[in-house]
Amino acid sequence: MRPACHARTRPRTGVRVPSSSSAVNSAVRSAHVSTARPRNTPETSGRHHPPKTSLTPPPGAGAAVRHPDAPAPGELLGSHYGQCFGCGADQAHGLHLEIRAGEGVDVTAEFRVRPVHQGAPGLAHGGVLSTALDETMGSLCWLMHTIMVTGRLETDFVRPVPVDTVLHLSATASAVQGRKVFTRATGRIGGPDGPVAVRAEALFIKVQVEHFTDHGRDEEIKAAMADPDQVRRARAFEVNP
Ligand SMILES: CCCCCCCCCCCC(=O)SCCNC(=O)CCNC(=O)[C@H](O)C(C)(C)COP(=O)(O)OP(=O)(O)OC[C@H]1O[C@@H](n2cnc3c(N)ncnc32)[C@H](O)[C@@H]1OP(=O)(O)O
Repeated sequence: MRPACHARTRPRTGVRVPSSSSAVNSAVRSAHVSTARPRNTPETSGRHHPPKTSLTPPPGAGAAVRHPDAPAPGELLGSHYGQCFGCGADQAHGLHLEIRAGEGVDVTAEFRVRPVHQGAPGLAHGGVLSTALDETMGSLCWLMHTIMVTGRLETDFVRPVPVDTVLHLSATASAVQGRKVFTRATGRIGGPDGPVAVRAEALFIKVQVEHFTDHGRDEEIKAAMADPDQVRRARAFEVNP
């Protein structure tokens, strides 16, 4: 993850990244979210979220809204970070997911299981399949123009997935409540309408760019500062007032 990185030394109320077309800095305004620091500190790491119901949108939740500047239906989203294990082209052992925008707040993707993804002999590792679902759901952020991270993810493994299988993934954002984005995804084999092999529900939490710049390792953050392509990708999440 290499978002707008020199924010590390700036106040948390604003993050600046270089313009993709000039050296002039431009403000990146993520969706309006709490500026509170993540509370997964040692003091609070024992906190308990309701396990099952937390993935079900509560009665007051609203519909997820497609951003007016979201990629057009069918458009390839591209990678948010070249080294991402899920979608990065530069990540040799990654999943190399190619994800396309849907018509609503939904996406589709394909993932070919390679030998490096095995768990049991000749079969995909379950954690890898969960990652494919996670990445596909995470990419819904492109459609909402919000930055979010996985808070909770639950996967059902319905059928084994052999090596060389193409997993046809689809994901949708079902509801939003405050910073919480409720999503679900399926992975089908044998074609986009084939039987479901894996499915998942997840709760994503909206964060600000500082989530990454504050917590990411310095060398990757610094590399992002020097990479105009990465800055351009981060700017794609800009939310205009
Ligand atoms: C630039 C390009 C980028 C592009 C980004 C694209 C990335 C895609 C990558 C794929 C996705 C990933 O793998 S992301 C990587 C894996 N995920 C992570 O590393 C996240 C690690 N966790 C954290 O940093 C933190 O726990 C957060 C940010 C998730 C939440 O901390 P926080 O900011 O302090 O918020 P907090 O107040 O605790 O929670 C806000 C609300 O969410 C609820 N909530 C929070 N966590 C949970 C949970 N696990 N289960 C149930 N509910 C939860 C709370 O009850 C609360 O509800 P209420 O009181 O409001 O009702």
